[in-house]
Amino acid sequence: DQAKSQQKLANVVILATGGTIAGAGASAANSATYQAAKLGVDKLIAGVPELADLANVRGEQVMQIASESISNDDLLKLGKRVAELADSKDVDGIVITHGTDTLEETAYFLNLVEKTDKPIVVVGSMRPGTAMSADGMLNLYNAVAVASDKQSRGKGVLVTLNDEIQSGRDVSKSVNIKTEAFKSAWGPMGMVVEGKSYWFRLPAKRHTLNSEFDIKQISSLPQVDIAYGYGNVTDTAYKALAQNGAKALIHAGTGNGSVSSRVVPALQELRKNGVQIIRSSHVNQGGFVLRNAEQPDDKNDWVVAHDLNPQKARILAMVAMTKTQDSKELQRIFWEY
Ligand SMILES: NC(=O)CC[C@H](N)C(=O)O
Repeated sequence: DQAKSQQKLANVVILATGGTIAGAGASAANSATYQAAKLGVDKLIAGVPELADLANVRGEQVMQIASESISNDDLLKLGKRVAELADSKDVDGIVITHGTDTLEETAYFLNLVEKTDKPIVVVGSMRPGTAMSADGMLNLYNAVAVASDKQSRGKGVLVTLNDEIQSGRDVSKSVNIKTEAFKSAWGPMGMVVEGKSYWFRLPAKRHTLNSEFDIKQISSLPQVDIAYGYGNVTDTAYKALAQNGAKALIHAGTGNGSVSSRVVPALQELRKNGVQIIRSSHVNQGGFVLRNAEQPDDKNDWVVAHDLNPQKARILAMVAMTKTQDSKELQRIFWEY
């Protein structure tokens, strides 16, 4: 009987990468002071016995780090393992446990390069499992619920925190400390309550099966860096990053992605020397940068990131530049993804 009911359940693989969801503090009062990436995936799974009611779950430790230290090579390693599992007939869904600091980058990366309609759910937590009101257990339970649900197929890479199902493209860590940290300018796609998903929206942008990018064809990612706009800014950081080998620079601009008059000449010069210049906005609740507004992008041959925040713009630029060095193609890609 047990064997029969196990057969009916979906097979979900949990790929663990570290973060606070695998963190541990000295006392239950330590909600913010703790070490990330301490617990192994087997302990995470053992900590939520109710996962067995949702799916046949098994775990793999892909890495064990705090997510601010994730490298491009780590992204490729994780992406390639996800693709292998997605190709496997006995895998129905994949959950990735991840630190929250760069969770939005990894989720967007996978959303662009994984050629599958199987659910891929990235999950983290804001408090370590040792803290009072730890959120990791429920977030993981919700992630496995979403990953084992056939309704989650074909919706792009998903993120589950705070009872919400968010699009991996849109969601961003918008607040720290608080458990309602992950928000999207365009709203969540759904809710997950007591192990059941409730859907309200679909993503409009290209992703996964409908993407022109494929992790299996990517062996390295180009260097793309970010420099920040603010009052009294100089062009030092932009020039230094380019000198250090950046193939594209993301301008984390003020407001509409505006660029200080003290930085414009350096960016025009860098573009002439082959560096792609991509204007985004660092406003907190979701930027919206349009071509030729604030700056003459046609004349400068620059690209705009539209609604992508600087860190997501970096991900898309890296992926796009594995295929093209043409600024018009790059701009097309920034509109479509
Ligand atoms: N809440 C978290 O997961 C943050 C912990 C750590 N800085 C990380 O991103 O891995």
